[in-house]
Amino acid sequence: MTVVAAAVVRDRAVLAQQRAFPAEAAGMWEFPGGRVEPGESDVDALRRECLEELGVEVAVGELLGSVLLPGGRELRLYAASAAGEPRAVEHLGVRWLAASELESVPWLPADVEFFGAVRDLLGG
Ligand SMILES: Nc1nc2c([nH]c(=O)n2[C@H]2C[C@H](O)[C@@H](COP(=O)(O)OP(=O)(O)OP(=O)(O)O)O2)c(=O)[nH]1
Repeated sequence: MTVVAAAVVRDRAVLAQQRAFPAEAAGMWEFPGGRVEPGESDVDALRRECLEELGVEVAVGELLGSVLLPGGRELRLYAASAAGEPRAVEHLGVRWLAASELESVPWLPADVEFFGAVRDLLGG
């Protein structure tokens, strides 16, 4: 099973969202995204999840990397851009983080593996 996530970039900052649930992940930050449903492409799944979570359409770009999650699921991160102003629909909040601010919030542990690729995407 695959989980896809989007590094939504604007003005040299990436969008992070703060989880509301489950309890063990509440308050932690992540990239928008979720499970790829049967019959969906990664891009379809990301567009659906971003619309549900952020209320905006996204354009999905290159694959930035992938990591294995506990339990054997693969998490794939794609570059993306948003067509409007993202808002927290089902999360506690959203923030735009510059490269130097990435480590200022507590991320889901697997996401830290992507920091190098995200810094490159943000230009430092
Ligand atoms: N969306 C998202 N999930 C992540 C990230 N990092 C990370 O470890 N995960 C994990 C947390 C979850 O175990 C899984 C996907 O969770 P999710 O809650 O977004 O997925 P979902 O809504 O489609 O499905 P569900 O598993 O909650 O029913 O991937 C990330 O940056 N974004």
